[in-house]
Amino acid sequence: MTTATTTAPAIRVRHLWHRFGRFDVLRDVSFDVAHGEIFGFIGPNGAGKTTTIRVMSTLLEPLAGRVEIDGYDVTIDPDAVRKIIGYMPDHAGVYERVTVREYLEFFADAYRVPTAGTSYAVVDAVMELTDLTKLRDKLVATMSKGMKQRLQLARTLLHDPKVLILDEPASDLDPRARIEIRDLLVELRNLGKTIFLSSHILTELADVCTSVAILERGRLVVSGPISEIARRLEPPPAPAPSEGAPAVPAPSPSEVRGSPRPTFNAAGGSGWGAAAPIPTRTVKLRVLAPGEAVAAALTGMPNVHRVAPGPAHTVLVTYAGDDTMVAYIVRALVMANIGVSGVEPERNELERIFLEVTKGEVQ
Ligand SMILES: Nc1ncnc2c1ncn2[C@@H]1O[C@H](COP(=O)(O)OP(=O)(O)OP(=O)(O)O)[C@@H](O)[C@H]1O
Repeated sequence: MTTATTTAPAIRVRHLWHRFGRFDVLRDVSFDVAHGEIFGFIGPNGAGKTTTIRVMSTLLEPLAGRVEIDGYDVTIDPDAVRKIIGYMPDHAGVYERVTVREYLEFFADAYRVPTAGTSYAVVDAVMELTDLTKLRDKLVATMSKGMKQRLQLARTLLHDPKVLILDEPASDLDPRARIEIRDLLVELRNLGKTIFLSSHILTELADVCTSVAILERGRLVVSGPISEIARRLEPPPAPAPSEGAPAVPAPSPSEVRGSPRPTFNAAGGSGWGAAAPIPTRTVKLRVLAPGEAVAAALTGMPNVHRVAPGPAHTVLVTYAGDDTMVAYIVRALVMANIGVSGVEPERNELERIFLEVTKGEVQ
């Protein structure tokens, strides 16, 4: 019997190993999930996400290592863990020949949730929360995939778990159903739940997760708050252009990263083809002028490496530096009488992190 302490993280994974046959599918995986997080567990197919989740959910004994949920060890105290987790497996089936309400009442009984006789107030509350009240008398078999997924999520909430462990909750869903599930997860987080969810689709997580762990071939590549990881991967700050003089001599060829992408023919842009010593980022600008004008305005600005056409009438500016550099770029454009109506990273933070820390290996 383990004792949960209030200081324990919601989930603690330490030196987790697992092997199927002679194949190591988890190799020394360690990370923490703080209370109240929406935590994304990301990795390509076969990386070991489901295996980790099955250990967390007390369904699989690890070969070595330790997993605790709210301080309870999953191997030593599985019953305590089961009371505090709500686990939704990937591709789980639902009973089809019952109504939504009957389905939830069945699981409320199975979980021994107090139901106040036959009133099943808890089922009403969960249907309300998951927006299933209108569908209460609908036959499960006739529901859409998104609604069935929502029903499964409702099922995991019946015993009011503190920690939700959801394996690919948005896979196979259309964009609308995905957005609806995502909104529901945010609502659940606001109710104080910790949510751990896995995915191999980055974009379905980027908006909701506060922290992530990235797994590749059974090994943890990186974990922690997205903002902190992004900061760690940040290129060194670029020297700021001097006040009032945003356009200064062009970067030397050795400062410039080559690109197969077409670039605007900017004066001073010769030599755009050598390798860069400092990491670069790209910002997507929506501007009220032709791309050539942007290229001309930014020509010679230190650490601006490339100006190229972007999607949907945007301009992609590649630079070395942090957000301060973006501010300098925008200022240079405004000073050249070019209106800037939008500024966004070419990739969102999570995509950038993922591409930077993974090698694209699968097992
Ligand atoms: N019961 C099992 N017996 C043998 N090998 C298994 C078993 N379960 C999983 N594996 C293998 O372990 C590796 C990790 O599988 P796992 O399902 O944990 O990955 P995953 O990251 O969840 O992938 P996906 O995104 O495809 O679900 C894979 O190579 C898989 O084939």
